[in-house]
Amino acid sequence: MPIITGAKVIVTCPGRNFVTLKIETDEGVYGLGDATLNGRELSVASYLTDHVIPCLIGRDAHRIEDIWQYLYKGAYWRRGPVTMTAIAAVDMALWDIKGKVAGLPVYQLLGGASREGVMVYGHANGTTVEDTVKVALEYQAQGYKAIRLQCGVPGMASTYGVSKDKYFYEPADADLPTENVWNTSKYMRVVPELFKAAREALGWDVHLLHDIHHRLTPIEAGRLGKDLEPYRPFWLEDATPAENQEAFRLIRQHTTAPLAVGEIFNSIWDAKDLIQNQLIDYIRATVVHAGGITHLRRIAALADLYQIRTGCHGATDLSPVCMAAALHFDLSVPNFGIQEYMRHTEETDAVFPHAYSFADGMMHPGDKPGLGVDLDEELAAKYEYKRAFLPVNRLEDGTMYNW
Ligand SMILES: O=C(O)[C@@H](O)[C@@H](O)[C@H](O)[C@H](O)CO
Ligand SMILES: [Mg+2]
Repeated sequence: MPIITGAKVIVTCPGRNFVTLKIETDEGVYGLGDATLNGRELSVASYLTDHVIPCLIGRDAHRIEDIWQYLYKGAYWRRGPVTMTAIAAVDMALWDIKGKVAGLPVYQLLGGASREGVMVYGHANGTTVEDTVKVALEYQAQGYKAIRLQCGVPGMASTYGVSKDKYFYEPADADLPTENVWNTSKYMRVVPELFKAAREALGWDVHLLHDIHHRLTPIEAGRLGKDLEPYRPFWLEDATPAENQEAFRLIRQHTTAPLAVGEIFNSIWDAKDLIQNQLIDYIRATVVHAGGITHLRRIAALADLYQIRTGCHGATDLSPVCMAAALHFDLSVPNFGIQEYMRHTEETDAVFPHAYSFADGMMHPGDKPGLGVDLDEELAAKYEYKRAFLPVNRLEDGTMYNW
């Protein structure tokens, strides 16, 4: 059995910050885990270095479940994004080691492939409806079967999800938080126009998604859902903040538009009531922020009882290590829905060489043993950490609002 002999945290910034845990064993096999928490990266780096790694040395790397329980119950201060991201990184690295020792890709250890490939969605965004539809047509031409639509709001200087350079949307854009301004009624007027124009241009054989990004009240979300029903959205994401899981019942009472939530969830407890009351259709929790592959399988198993499918978060601030782990999970999980795929930059891909691939709207993790992703430490060392914050959001009268 491979004994953990050491572990280290590698922080690198090839255009944006990534935190990676590398666990080494006495058999010379090592594993990688993504530990990136956008805008709070160093808190997870410290949690791992100062509070987790000392407890790992000398343990049997094959004991993934026992180590998971040790780090979860042993923390005493359970749950939360920092703790669960740190646990996720350890979990991913241990699955990577187990696969490498077994000579199998991780999805084979999770029960094997349940499908030929993983359907992904890309991000089409633009300042106007026309710009956004034009980019969506480019994604359709590249073979994407699912496309997320985000456009600017007339009269608003900026809004979530619309980037200057179209393809590489990076929200952590400044040394201190950028201040965005928001107007719900202007937003609620433009989104139905966007979906109408997109359906006219792209037709009905492509899934169209939208991320509300926590900005509506439940009744506003119900109204927007109703307005979009004629255009058959694949899902409306983060319709309203989900601390109050019950709030989604109000949305459900007004619209059949499918609901997705959970990219900021970090444990099954964040989603339990949403799932058991069938208040959502897709759970967006990710490998890197929800306790790793081990815990995400538990969330997916509960969701499966209620015909809720997975729709894992996959933005550029989740590293290629997380992407690789997510694809192994996606290929195997029975109630798979869709996987978000925001391409990383070439700089990032060079630091994290990987076996996963994209073709015709689908992805596959590859068949290399373990997760099939590596980290070029020499290259990573060239990219110093650079503090970057996510934006904040205010209403036009200055009231702090959800971002
Ligand atoms: O659905 C999404 O991809 C977004 O919600 C993300 O871009 C999110 O804003 C970032 O991951 C936050 O770091
Ligand atoms: Mg989102």
